[in-house]
Amino acid sequence: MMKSDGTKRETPTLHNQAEKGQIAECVLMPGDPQRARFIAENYLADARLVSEVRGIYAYTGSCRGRKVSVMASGMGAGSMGIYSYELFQFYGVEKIIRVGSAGGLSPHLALRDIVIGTASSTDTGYALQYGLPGTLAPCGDFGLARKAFDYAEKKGLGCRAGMLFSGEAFYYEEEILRKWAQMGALAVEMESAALYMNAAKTHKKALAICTISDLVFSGEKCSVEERQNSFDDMIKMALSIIT
Ligand SMILES: O=P(O)(O)O[C@H]1O[C@H](CO)[C@@H](O)[C@H]1O
Ligand SMILES: O=c1cc[nH]c(=O)[nH]1
Repeated sequence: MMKSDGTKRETPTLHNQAEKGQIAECVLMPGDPQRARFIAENYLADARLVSEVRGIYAYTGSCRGRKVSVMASGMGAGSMGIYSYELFQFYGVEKIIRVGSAGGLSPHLALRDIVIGTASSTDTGYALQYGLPGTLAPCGDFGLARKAFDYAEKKGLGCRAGMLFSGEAFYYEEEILRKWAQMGALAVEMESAALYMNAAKTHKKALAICTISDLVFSGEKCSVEERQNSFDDMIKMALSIIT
């Protein structure tokens, strides 16, 4: 994109029509655009839609006097990769909290429990772009994770902190997910690894917190409507650690 004086500018981007100052330093990122709208309408004061390119809604408002944005990531590493990279690199965003849903792999989890992703293993090739001479370990920010865990303890929430498996696919053969469960993955989702890698690359902070929407090995699940419109404990937790 070119400014009127002919110099190059980075915002708006191909994927985000907001101007730089229209996005807050802290962003909540659900995968689902409808969840982004739900959060904006129910938790932010004076929320304004600042981008809707490709139906990926981004809103900016405030919470407890602090400017906060909420923007959907879409599904998968590629989609999260684009939006979070642009937020960190071009919009001056310092912290992104993924507020996602995930499938429970650990027998210690129940529906609607929250998992704080301190680490994120993946089968995606997202790290290949860095040409590293080894295997990168994508990690959530420790300070944010500690605040999130303290919040859960204070509120008495069902919550565990540990490894997520951030998959390329949604429909896995069960034996694959059993192997990840045996290696200690608490839950499966699809975006935390790309988010953590972009945070590492840009020296910013990120954390994925996920509500368990289904239990992979028993088949129990929350309804589509609940996945879209609820998960209030997780949203309050995310807002508490950035405001
Ligand atoms: O509910 P969200 O945040 O989209 O997260 C999970 O749900 C989607 C799959 O249904 C994937 O994006 C997965 O990571
Ligand atoms: O990626 C995901 C998200 C929720 N539930 C799953 O089983 N997988």
